[in-house]
Amino acid sequence: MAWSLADRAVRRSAAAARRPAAGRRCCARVEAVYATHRATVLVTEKLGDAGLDRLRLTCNVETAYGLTQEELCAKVSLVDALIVRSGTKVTRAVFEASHGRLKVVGRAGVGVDNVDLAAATEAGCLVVNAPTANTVAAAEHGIALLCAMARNIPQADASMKAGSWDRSAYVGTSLAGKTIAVYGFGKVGSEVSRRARGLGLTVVAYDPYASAEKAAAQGVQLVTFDEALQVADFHTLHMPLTPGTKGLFNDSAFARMKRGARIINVARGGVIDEAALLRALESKQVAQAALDVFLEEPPSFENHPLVHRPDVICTPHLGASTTEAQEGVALEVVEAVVDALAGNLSVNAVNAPMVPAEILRELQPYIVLAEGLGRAAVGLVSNSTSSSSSASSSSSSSSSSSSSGGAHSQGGKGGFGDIAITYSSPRGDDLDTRLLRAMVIKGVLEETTTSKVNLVNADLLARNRGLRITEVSIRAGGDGTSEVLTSMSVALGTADSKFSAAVDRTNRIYVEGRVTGGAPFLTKIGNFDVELAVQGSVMLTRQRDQPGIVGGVGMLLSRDNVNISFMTVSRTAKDGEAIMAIGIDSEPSPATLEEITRVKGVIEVTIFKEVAPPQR
Ligand SMILES: NC(=O)c1ccc[n+]([C@@H]2O[C@H](COP(=O)([O-])OP(=O)(O)OC[C@H]3O[C@@H](n4cnc5c(N)ncnc54)[C@H](O)[C@@H]3O)[C@@H](O)[C@H]2O)c1
Ligand SMILES: O=C(O)[C@H](O)COP(=O)(O)O
Repeated sequence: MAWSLADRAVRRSAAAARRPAAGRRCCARVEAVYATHRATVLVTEKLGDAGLDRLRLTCNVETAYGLTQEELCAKVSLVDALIVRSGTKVTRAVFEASHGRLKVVGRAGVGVDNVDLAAATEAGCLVVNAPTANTVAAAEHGIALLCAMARNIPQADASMKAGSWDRSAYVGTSLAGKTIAVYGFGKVGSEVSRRARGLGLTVVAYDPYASAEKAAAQGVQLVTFDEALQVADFHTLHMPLTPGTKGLFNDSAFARMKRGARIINVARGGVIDEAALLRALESKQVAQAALDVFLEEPPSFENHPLVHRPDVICTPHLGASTTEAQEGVALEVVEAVVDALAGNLSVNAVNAPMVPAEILRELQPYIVLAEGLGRAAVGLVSNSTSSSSSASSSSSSSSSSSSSGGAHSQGGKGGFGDIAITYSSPRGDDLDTRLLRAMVIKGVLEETTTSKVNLVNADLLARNRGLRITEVSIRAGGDGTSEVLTSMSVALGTADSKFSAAVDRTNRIYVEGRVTGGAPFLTKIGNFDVELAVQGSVMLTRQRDQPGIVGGVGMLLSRDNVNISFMTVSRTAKDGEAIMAIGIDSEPSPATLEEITRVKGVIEVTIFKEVAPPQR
């Protein structure tokens, strides 16, 4: 049965947390039964010795590097677990070829882009990773590239090896007294910032989802995307590759940088539009680039336009490649794999179900609602790639938000540090909120970070990001047994929103929802009542409550071939303001969005993408 192993792991770890000491001894006996079967683990990429030694204590270990897909598929039905780095593609074909024997895939590193998570889940295979042990190595590599690029070290070294002693060709640029912009103030970004300050650089960071307090504690100021582009001499990228960050560094971003800026990428290749970088280097708008990651890895060496340029220095995805980091990730992933093979859920489980299947069935709509509210709230945070526009003629805004004007929102400074969750339930204080809270955290974090949230690690991950979670349970009417929640709300403290109507009177991004007829709905955004199924993409407009707007907006969407699945309008008071929610099957073009802001009466518009979590 799908999920059998993972389900067992969740049940056991939840049970272990509740069990008194005597009970835990009983659990140890159960695990001993598991241990009588010595699992076989296939390691397909070089793993630190400490990890391999630890693995050999309890498992049969086979190492086989550089396997083709066919070779991997041939071996996988003979193993219980597989350990990989980013070089092994664990595709659906691999899971199918395992015929159900493969129980765990361990990724010795952060990114799981090379593992087909949906196929793993369908095959009942747990995926675990090692999210923390290579952070410092990646940060050090970023700093190494910064210094090497500024002082032309690789070029000078190559020239000496070719027999020349050319001192004038490699005059560098100083770091001290300059400004560096860190994009993505997460685990790696904050370590880079710490080190950059030590080098005498002023550090600013752009991260709409980071805690401003956490940044300030490190002497780093959070700024808008535009400010970061404009003030910095060096730009260093540390955000995950998401639909929101894909191609973020494009022609427009490079054009807004200081002439002669320098850029470093140790995050993921797709964050930079490589063709745009080439144009920026050719025009000398960007003086130099240092790249550890590429759109395609390995890149095609024959004709890759960036790799051969003297103003670009490259490393083959070496961010995590230090002896210490590899020992660290090896131990981190092996602990998680061994734990998973013993039936336990580790904090590093990537695709673990948040709850066992039978409980999931009962709570399904409520947990979809909780995750959906988290995703909705974070989806309303202003970021540089927000599809949102404000009408320049806008005069009446009831909100105090700092939503940016113009067709291309530049994003706010970000910096939310508080998540306030309110549950209205017939169970009042007796409502066990752990699962719902974890689902909200999942909704907030998984869209924007490399973190994979499970029931065991949710609170820890939130704490590590500097998020304060407050919960209030209000007793609502009902018999206290059947209905779990009457309604629930999530508020993000002090975040800038891309849609000013989403900000409530206390300056928080506010969303509220409830389950009706077994389906989760968003019922309030900011101070406006809405009725939105928690699924699909929605275009939101705020407008004056006057005739002609529905027709005008609908006509522009139809001209752009955007199919409308539903439309609702809600207003605060007659002749006041209203919010219109339009279900859309595809996204309108930026030009259409811009035109919509010019429809008489429209104040602002935004796209609210895929609120619903993917199907589990
Ligand atoms: N080159 C390597 O070998 C190597 C090693 C480790 C990590 N990485 C990569 O480095 C990146 C950072 O890893 P991490 O562990 O610090 O992740 P993290 O999740 O701890 O931090 C990512 C940060 O990016 C921020 N972010 C998300 N969307 C953003 C946006 N649109 N604009 C600005 N900031 C945004 C998030 O809020 C978060 O603070 C990831 O892409 C990861 O895959 C590469
Ligand atoms: O995702 C990661 O952890 C890094 O990109 C490192 O990948 P690697 O383990 O293949 O070096």
